Amino acid sequence: MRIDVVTIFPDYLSPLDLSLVGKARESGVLDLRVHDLRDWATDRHRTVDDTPYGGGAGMVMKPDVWGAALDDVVGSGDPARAPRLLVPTPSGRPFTQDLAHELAEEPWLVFACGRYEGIDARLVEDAATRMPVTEVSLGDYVLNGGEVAALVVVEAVARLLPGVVGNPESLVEESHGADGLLEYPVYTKPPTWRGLDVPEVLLSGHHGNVARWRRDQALRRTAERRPDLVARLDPSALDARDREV
Ligand SMILES: O=C(OCc1ccccc1)c1cn[nH]c1
Repeated sequence: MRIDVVTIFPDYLSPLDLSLVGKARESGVLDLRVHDLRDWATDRHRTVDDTPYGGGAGMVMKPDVWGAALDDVVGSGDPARAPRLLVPTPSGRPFTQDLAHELAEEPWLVFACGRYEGIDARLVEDAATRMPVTEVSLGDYVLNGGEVAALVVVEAVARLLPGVVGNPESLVEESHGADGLLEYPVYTKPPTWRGLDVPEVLLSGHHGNVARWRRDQALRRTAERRPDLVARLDPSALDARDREV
């Protein structure tokens, strides 16, 4: 997979040189390129923003600078080879594990990281004539720019790529995994720590009981912390025992 990120703060993306994503880049599984939007600014001050039409506080990012940058990054415009453009914004489509899996299937992603009050709306309108565009929201809060959101999406997607995570098994039993439940609590040595014991069942070696305990914990946690997820559970996925939890 190729990923391009266009931003006025390229250094914000340097954490992607580390760890799993860093290894994926070395191994060639991930081809990540970061571009400084100011390289496409035309004036001496390398201006990328201007005052908003209609008034209001803050500044808006210029469509012409962004357009020139995306034209260069995306290139010819052959629809068969067009990337999916991702624009992090509070007003976007909620980013979920399902969307992460959807994006992990794409051969090429391009992130447009907005700052200030955002990017002139015509950039997305124009780009959508040549490539699929998804405005994506990480949640109902406001960041100063899209870079941190891009880091989150890149990490969530890269870890799903074959060969990135050592043990693909570890991708299955996680929160918001296939069963739509939150993850159960995990423990490791020592068996007692500061007077706190690991639940007996986990030391029993009885795999059936362990699996049952874990499912009960996941159900209980989900009911306590995320009633919204319980509402969306597929009833047929719950057995009679589950309903007692
Ligand atoms: O703040 C965010 O993106 C940066 C951004 C982009 C455009 C205008 C303001 C801020 C964000 C919040 N949830 N998901 C994304």
